[in-house]
Amino acid sequence: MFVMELLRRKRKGCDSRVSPDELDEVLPSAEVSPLSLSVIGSHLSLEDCRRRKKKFKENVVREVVKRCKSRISGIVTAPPCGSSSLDFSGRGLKRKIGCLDAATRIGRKKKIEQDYVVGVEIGRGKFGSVRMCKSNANGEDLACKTLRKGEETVHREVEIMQHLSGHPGIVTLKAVYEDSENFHLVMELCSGGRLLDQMAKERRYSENRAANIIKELILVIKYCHEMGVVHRDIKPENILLTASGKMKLADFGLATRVSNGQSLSGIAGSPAYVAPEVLVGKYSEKVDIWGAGVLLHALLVGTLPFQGDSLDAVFEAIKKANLDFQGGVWESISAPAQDLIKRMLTKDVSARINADEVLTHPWILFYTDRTKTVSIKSIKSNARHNVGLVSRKMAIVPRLNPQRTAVASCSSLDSDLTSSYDGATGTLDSQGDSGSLVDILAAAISRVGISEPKRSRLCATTNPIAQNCSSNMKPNNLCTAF
Ligand SMILES: Nc1ncnc2c1ncn2[C@@H]1O[C@H](COP(=O)(O)OP(=O)(O)OP(=O)(O)O)[C@@H](O)[C@H]1O
Repeated sequence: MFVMELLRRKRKGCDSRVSPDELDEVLPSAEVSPLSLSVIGSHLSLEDCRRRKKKFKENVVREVVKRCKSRISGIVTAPPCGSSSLDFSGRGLKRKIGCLDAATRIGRKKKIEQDYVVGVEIGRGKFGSVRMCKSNANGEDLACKTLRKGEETVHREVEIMQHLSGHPGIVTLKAVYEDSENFHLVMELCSGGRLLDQMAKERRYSENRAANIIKELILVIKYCHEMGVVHRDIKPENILLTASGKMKLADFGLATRVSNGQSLSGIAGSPAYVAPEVLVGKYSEKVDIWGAGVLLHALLVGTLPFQGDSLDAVFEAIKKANLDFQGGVWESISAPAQDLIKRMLTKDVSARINADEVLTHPWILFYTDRTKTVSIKSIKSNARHNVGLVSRKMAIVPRLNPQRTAVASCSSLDSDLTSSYDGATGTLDSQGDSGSLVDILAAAISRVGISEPKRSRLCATTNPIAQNCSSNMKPNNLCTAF
């Protein structure tokens, strides 16, 4: 089978090289452009042409290194979070890749041991280990990820981490050292462990906490996408926590660059979290939204949405993407939360919600942005609520409304939300079935008032997430990246 065959192949990068064309973008003002080279080429022998092209490339590389050396005094990092000058074509990344050698050269001059005391191992991955380390300069505790050189993915991980580091939701890269065999990435220490381990303890999260986690994660994913990077391995194993509980996205070992509108190919991800289009072989940055959707399901339900007795069975379940929100645990999960899961785990990629739409989804706004209001226009009469024809602004206040609790019925809300939610303005417009719209808000409000112990009693998880992996399939390999 195609997928299985690909899975057997060694994890291999295929797109981290800087092509002459990319170099052209790095230095558009270089003395001789490739265009002029090709024009000249028509009057020259092939050998002459090859020689000139080679010389041109050498000049370009020399120039890039020279410019970078003069520009940077330390590790190159991404522009500050929220920078409006993000380059969607991925050119920013190419520029930084051009600077990579100069940045690592700073580390190359010294050995890591001269600047840090490297201590005990705190984690291990496919390509190396992560150890505690302490700065000689200021005593700061940090983590050092050592990656064996050789695999292209390793070089790409270093490049991408340098490119993205600086965002508060991404593990900060402090320095890069290099010896003949390894890269040593000195990173901020996330001593709070992995989100996965917290999930194993907590079993199920309240909607409030889940919404806040998903919002944080989506903000980071959005930033990665704007920086021209797709993570491709979103899962709780790769979300680390600081001592103060702040979330940090880690492990860019499977991440790849993407330019606007470019489609990706190559099987990459972790089985339980992989999007259906990855299995077909052509995909985009929306795979990260799918992964976050699987995580949202796991947070609220305590189990993974797509399961099976074998990898093939899991993949079949993913390809079908059937979600059954009936009965059991779903009775304690609000309709807006179900709606968001459904939208994030939509098989049709063009219909799948994007990062901005997740961030403005009413469920996310309700739990994470209490200053926001939802505009409800022209709500028609609803017999149960006796709402009548009204036009008003309804503040989202996370406080229990006893009257609404009694009537919180949200069985048929999903389709109504589709037609009435205006992602652009962040308003809910009830031109369709307005009774259901009231139910949406009522249901959302009523959930907030139910205390956690009560909810747990109502819907105890039958299949808790395993301690070491977010998989609950017998051979515990659903979360191993491929
Ligand atoms: N900055 C950090 N602070 C604390 N612990 C870390 C840090 N980075 C990684 N770790 C620990 O090391 C483990 C392995 O690191 P990482 O996730 O980067 O590699 P990996 O995913 O196992 O590698 P790969 O997927 O490439 O095989 C993590 O699960 C985590 O427990």
